Amino acid sequence: MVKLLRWKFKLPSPLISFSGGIQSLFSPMQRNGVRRAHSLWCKSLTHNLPHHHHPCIPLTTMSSLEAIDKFQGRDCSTSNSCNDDKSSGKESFPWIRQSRRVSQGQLLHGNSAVSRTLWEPKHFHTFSNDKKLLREVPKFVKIVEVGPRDGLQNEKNIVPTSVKVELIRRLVSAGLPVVEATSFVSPKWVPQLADAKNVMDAVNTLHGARFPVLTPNLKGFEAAVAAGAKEVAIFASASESFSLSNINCSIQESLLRYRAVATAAKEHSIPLRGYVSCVVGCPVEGAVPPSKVAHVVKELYDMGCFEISLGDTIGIGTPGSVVPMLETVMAAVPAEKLAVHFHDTYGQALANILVSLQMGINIVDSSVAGLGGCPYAKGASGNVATEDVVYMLNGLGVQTNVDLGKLIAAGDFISKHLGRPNGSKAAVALSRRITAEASKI
Ligand SMILES: CC(C)(COP(=O)([O-])OP(=O)([O-])OC[C@H]1O[C@@H](n2cnc3c(N)ncnc32)[C@H](O)[C@@H]1OP(=O)([O-])[O-])[C@@H](O)C(=O)NCCC(=O)NCCSC(=O)C[C@@](C)(O)CC(=O)[O-]
Repeated sequence: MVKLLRWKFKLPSPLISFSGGIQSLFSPMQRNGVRRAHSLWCKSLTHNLPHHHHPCIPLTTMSSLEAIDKFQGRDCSTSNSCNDDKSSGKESFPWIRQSRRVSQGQLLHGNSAVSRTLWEPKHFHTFSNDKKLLREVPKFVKIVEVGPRDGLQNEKNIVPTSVKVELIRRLVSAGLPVVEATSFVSPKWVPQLADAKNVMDAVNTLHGARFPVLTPNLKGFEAAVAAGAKEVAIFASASESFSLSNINCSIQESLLRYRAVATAAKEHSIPLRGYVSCVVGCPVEGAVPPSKVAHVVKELYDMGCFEISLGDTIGIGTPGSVVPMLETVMAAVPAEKLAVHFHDTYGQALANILVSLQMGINIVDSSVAGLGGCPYAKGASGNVATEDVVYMLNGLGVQTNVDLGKLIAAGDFISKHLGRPNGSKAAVALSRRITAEASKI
């Protein structure tokens, strides 16, 4: 049954509408962002549907494309006829960033000053944060790089340990403060990460970043600690079906397991991160009600997770569904404890990140070169590319301390190894521009 669920897609169930009432719980700054984002959301829905008629859609007879259109609030008769300051003090434990030398040339293709000028924020027309529309965007965003774990767990071919370690080394040297290194999960379920211990042996010699690892149960936690992990993450789901297909147990059972991990983590003084997947949609159940997401997030928060990452596992969300989800979750857990984790299956990730930042989130998960996809969410594409996130944040004048040139080089390194083009649009465009500029010299 579980195996069947794992690969079988059903169609989305009703989109749950959320409105009003909780805005009084936000700070004035968040309130403005929430109000504006909420009214944008309402507008985007009412553009196609009466607001009171968020669809309770009978789905069983729809094609998946039609279902997605319904899910997004569009109504198409046929599937092909639509035209339609980071403040580290806020965390419950301190993490120390070592100062890093900004790279001096030799960033891409060994090119020098020409290339360097192209991606530095000062060379773009940047919005300043005093512009009304972008007032709520934070001054600093912490990027959590998940490429070596979320990115590589779904690769067809096993990536050699040495390549994984070199990727992690490059990501650290690009200035990423957190690089999720691997998972201590069953190698029968995720053979791509069976070398977790060896990865950690090498990673433990690197400095300048934190290297959390995923642990699905006490067995994984113990193995992670024995391998020298200094931070772990647990991963629950807001969707019952996805929980079953991903970790082979119900949400409730998973919370029991995670309570045991949380207790052990506390005993070892190991910081515990939490994930909730399927925060807007599930590959099996369709739309996931924000209240279910908020419930699981609150459970993880109460267990002692210092940060909880909200995963749009199949990348189906738009600002129209992300905003009401965030409103509900932020009524249960403070915004500064939340991270967003968007897959880019429908090209919505940057829009979703922007609206999340405007609502007070300042932690973003992403994956170099847009690597990734969950083995138990068939069809889900990679995470939003870290290069694209950094490019957008540079354009917004938001600080990340990430060197985009070195990051692109890291993305090119792993893409070359995997034998496919870099999945980041910014990386591809900047590399082209650099080549063109260089050829004029
Ligand atoms: C959770 C389990 C372990 C349950 O797996 P299970 O088969 O139900 O576990 P079990 O307790 O019945 O044990 C079965 C076998 O697994 C072993 N085992 C048991 N635990 C471990 C462990 N920690 N490490 C290594 N081995 C383990 C255990 O010892 C036993 O070995 P056997 O006796 O058959 O030789 C399994 O389902 C599993 O490993 N799942 C991993 C799923 C996974 O990694 N999915 C991808 C994560 S991505 C995600 O969740 C989304 C996220 C976070 O990225 C956010 C987003 O994108 O939205």
